[in-house]
Amino acid sequence: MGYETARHLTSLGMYVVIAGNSKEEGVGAVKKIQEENYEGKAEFQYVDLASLKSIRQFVQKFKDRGLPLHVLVNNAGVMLVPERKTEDGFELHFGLNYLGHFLLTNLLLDTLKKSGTADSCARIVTVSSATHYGGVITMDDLQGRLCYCSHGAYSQSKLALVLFTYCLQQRLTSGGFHVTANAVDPGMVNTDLYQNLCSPAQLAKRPVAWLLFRTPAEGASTSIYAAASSEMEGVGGCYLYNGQRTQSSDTSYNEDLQVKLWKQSCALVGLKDEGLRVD
Ligand SMILES: NC(=O)c1ccc[n+]([C@@H]2O[C@H](COP(=O)([O-])OP(=O)(O)OC[C@H]3O[C@@H](n4cnc5c(N)ncnc54)[C@H](O)[C@@H]3O)[C@@H](O)[C@H]2O)c1
Repeated sequence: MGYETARHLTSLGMYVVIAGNSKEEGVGAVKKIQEENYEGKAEFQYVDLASLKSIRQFVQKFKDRGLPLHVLVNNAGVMLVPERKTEDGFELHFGLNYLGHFLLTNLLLDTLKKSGTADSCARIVTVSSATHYGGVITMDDLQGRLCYCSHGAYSQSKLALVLFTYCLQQRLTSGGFHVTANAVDPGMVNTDLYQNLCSPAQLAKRPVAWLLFRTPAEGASTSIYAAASSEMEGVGGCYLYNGQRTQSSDTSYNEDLQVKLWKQSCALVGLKDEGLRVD
């Protein structure tokens, strides 16, 4: 879906930085996009979202170029990975899917704030999932140390992204910044995300996916809508599914939990909670 999102945004004339941890895939994606001769351009930059150091290096390199940033799409993700840790010692789903994007977004916020205007807000689009409806945030065991289950870890990371999006929008609004934050649910999409299903489930999935799952281009359409449509100008704090504002889980609206998770996330990634200073 990341490729389809980048391709579409380039076709709309944007300059797209594809950031990922596979140079081969990233450079291949850029090559395919350039062959289309779109109005916009694409380039690849390395970032490993499972490494706080790599995220900081990526952001520093980006900022050194003095480029504006009008759209940030938090799309990367892994699913159903057997228990594993990031290099910083976080459970992989929580560390990569959630904390990686939490840090990336916070480090890029000042650039987004400078790039948005009253007529054209900068936009943060975060890819969540319907699995967030079953997600549980266990504040005193965010890393699943007491009881690890890959389904639970994935759905927790996707719920955390929705809580983060709402908290972020609330802060952006109260600070008067021209930046919006929305979460999107792409539906069931036939992608490599399912590579960690066990073999019988892989076999069962194939015909079902072929018949019922969306294509990556269809799946990317809600991210693209949030990132570029005129209807979404100035609109934030939404959970979008099928291109429409949809109710997310009851837990995701718990403001007390949003704030607790935000503070705990700052502590885990080594950020002072000052990302939204008015300066
Ligand atoms: N496929 C679905 O049915 C579905 C449903 C709901 C939500 N999603 C979400 O959509 C998003 C895109 O997933 P997809 O379905 O296209 O799967 P995918 O496996 O094709 O894409 C995942 C992307 O994440 C990148 N990535 C993985 N680890 C990374 C790391 N350490 N650093 C940087 N990048 C990394 C990969 O390079 C890849 O481009 C994910 O956030 C996923 O959770 C997918």
